[in-house]
Amino acid sequence: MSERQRADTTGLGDRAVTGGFTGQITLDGPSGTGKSSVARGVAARLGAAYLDTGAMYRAATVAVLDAGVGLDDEIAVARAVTGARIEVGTDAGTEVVRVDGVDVAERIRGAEVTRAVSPVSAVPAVRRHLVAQQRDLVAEADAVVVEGRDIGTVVLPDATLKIYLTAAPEVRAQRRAGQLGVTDPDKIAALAQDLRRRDEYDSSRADSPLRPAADAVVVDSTDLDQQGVVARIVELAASTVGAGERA
Ligand SMILES: Nc1ncnc2c1ncn2[C@@H]1O[C@H](COP(=O)(O)OP(=O)(O)O)[C@@H](O)[C@H]1O
Ligand SMILES: Nc1ccn([C@H]2C[C@H](O)[C@@H](COP(=O)(O)OP(=O)(O)O)O2)c(=O)n1
Repeated sequence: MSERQRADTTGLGDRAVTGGFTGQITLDGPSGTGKSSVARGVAARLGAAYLDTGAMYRAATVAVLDAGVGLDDEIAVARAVTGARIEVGTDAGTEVVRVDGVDVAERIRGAEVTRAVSPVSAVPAVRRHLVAQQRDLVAEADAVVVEGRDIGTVVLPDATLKIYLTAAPEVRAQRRAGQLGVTDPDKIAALAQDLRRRDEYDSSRADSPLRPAADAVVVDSTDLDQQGVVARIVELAASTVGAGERA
């Protein structure tokens, strides 16, 4: 079985599809800000497709780990990724992540992949390969929400609406701990350190570093709950409907 219904973490259930939006919404930001859960919630509300580009970099990392190549050997890393068949679904309610036909939806969230994903995603040839695939997937949808690190800056620079999601680092670590069921304060401190290390790596790499696009709306979710963030983005999306015709 390589498809599973996602747990409904959007808090919206089957609630209203707000029709009328067509176009692309990009959602970038550091780890633990709520990108995945918020992007799925927005996609559900708008009846839009959803693409988790982080899942693609994580699936690529599985291919690299299974090829047994060193993470510092950029050529071998790129060869492992371009030689693998990476499939990621675009339905907000169903999670599909496969490498060469094998379901890796659970494995990509594990510590081994999380540790290795930043160096793999810093390799330019890996990025070129996955960005081309992301653009092809997005081109199939009339309305789509795409989340990652470089979506508004590199992948879809002409997107209809760009959001950059932030939250205080300690809040992000608490959220990640809650998600993983971690309560031990030492383990929460280790998670916080892990987030910091990955943010630094992702923000300082030469190719497509994590940063807000010049025309992104910055949404700070530190004091907003998940439904509040979804509502804010749906409101912003609604304000774009018909804007093209009015301009
Ligand atoms: N605004 C929010 N307030 C509280 N918890 C949130 C909020 N947004 C997301 N979460 C929770 O935080 C955790 C991490 O969210 P996730 O969407 O995986 O973040 P990211 O994709 O940015 O790493 C999840 O358990 C999610 O339900
Ligand atoms: N568009 C993207 C998406 C993710 N990445 C990289 C950088 C991230 O540390 C990893 C994993 O991304 P993911 O969104 O799954 O990470 P979190 O859920 O926020 O922890 O992939 C990227 O370089 N570009």
